[in-house]
Amino acid sequence: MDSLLKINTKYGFMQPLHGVSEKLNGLRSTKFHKIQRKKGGCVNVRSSALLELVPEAKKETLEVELPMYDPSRGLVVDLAVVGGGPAGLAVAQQVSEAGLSVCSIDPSPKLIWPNNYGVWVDEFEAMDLLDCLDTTWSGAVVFTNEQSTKDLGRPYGRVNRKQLKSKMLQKCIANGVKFHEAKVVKVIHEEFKSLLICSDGVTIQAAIVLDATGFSRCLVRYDKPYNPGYQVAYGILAEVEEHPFDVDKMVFMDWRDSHLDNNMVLKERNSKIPTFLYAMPFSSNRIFLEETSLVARPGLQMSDIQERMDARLKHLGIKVKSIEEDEHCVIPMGGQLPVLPQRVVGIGGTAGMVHPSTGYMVARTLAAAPIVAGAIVRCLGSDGRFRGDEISSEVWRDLWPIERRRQREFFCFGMDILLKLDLKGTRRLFDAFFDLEPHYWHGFLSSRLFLPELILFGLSLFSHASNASRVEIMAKGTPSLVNMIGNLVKDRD
Ligand SMILES: CC(C)=CCC/C(C)=C/C=C/C(C)=C/C=C/C(C)=C/C=C/C=C(C)/C=C/C=C(C)/C=C/C=C(\C)CCC=C(C)C
Repeated sequence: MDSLLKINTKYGFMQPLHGVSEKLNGLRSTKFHKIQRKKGGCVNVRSSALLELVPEAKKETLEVELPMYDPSRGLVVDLAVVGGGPAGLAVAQQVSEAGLSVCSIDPSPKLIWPNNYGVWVDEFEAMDLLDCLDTTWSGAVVFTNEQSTKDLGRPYGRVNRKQLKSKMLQKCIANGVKFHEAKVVKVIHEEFKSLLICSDGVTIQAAIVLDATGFSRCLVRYDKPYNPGYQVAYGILAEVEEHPFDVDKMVFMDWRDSHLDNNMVLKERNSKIPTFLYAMPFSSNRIFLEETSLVARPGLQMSDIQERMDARLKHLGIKVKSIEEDEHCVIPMGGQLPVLPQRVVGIGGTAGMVHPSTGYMVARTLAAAPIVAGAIVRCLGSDGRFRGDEISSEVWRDLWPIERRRQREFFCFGMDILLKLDLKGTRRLFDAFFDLEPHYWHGFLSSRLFLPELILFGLSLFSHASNASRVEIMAKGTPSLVNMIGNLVKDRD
């Protein structure tokens, strides 16, 4: 899940990442945290209110010397990558590895990414990135309700953002990538090159431009109304007196709601649009806790999520002693793909790559980086002189081939169903989902199933579902199913 429209207090409260400036359905919390500083940057515990423990905002940067782009030379680079998140750096690294010239443009290229990325270990193993996980759990657990717990025997890990970014930057530096510290404000296209006008007045010329700016959708164009669902989450990395979770397993989803028994207003709200707890226990007294709304339209208010989290932690007997960092996430899910093809190429959030049913993106994007890089190298590294729009057509075709577009259509269908389910319906769906053969649920979450298998997945889920769930899926899902079939028929290569 990278390049999130993530609002993180570490970087100044309510400062969206990657230049995102749009206001999202009034999602922004109006509540400002009280900050209590203590020597050494930690916080004092003065009251039991969770939000009073939020630490001071600090920006963490990497100690690295970046070779800077020299505008006075007026060179036309092969590739300009706008945005220095995982997706952008991965492509910069791979294109430069093939000997092409690359300029990476980002307003804060040394800043450590603020996002707490979680991934399935097998996804990172397949990309030879195991050294970029700082903690792994041998499995995960899902609480669908007070009585039912599912043990997922699939190892999970937390990404070491510092290590991942350092590793990518080091490789970029070794391959000769140049960096420019600015925002891109405008792009002008000519037949064989594009001109990027930056916020500091510098113009960078490039044969091809990659927009990796996340949800700011800085340069990539959309031509259809944008109506995504929103995943909204509030998370804290905290020192606690104790917590009730097994440190060998991460808590993937906790849908229990008994913590709201004494607050019928909250309980009622939660039964209509439910939130769950996602937790990574690092030790018996250090834990990452995130209250999450999987998807809603419009998205839940951050203050609502925080209130639910507060009630949950009290009920679980989790006394927070101090908070190392907190995060506010707002992730648009689903919605229309950008115009395909178009002159600027994209990757990550800007290119519609968030999983519409889960909100995950980091592993899928990192896995797509070689595809984007491969297409760029194929065109620019060959003898033939490709025009700019010919190159970008090739890249978009490889990034969103028909199978991937169909897969996404199915995931959007899944999201549409999730949007219509209340707490009871959500529990029933996940009861069936996690009872599926691992091949199906692993494949669904990791975008490894394509349409023929997704149909089998759907049928299998239907056969595992309770009668109530089947009736609900058919009653609430039929319009979305018809819509999906219509879109699949319309979108033929
Ligand atoms: C970034 C950060 C740090 C953070 C953020 C926040 C968070 C923590 C997040 C988290 C998240 C999560 C955990 C997520 C998860 C998700 C999931 C699991 C999901 C899943 C989903 C599923 C689904 C949607 C499913 C669906 C299904 C269906 C739709 C089916 C149907 C069936 C039928 C209708 C039958 C027949 C059909 C055919 C054949 C098509």
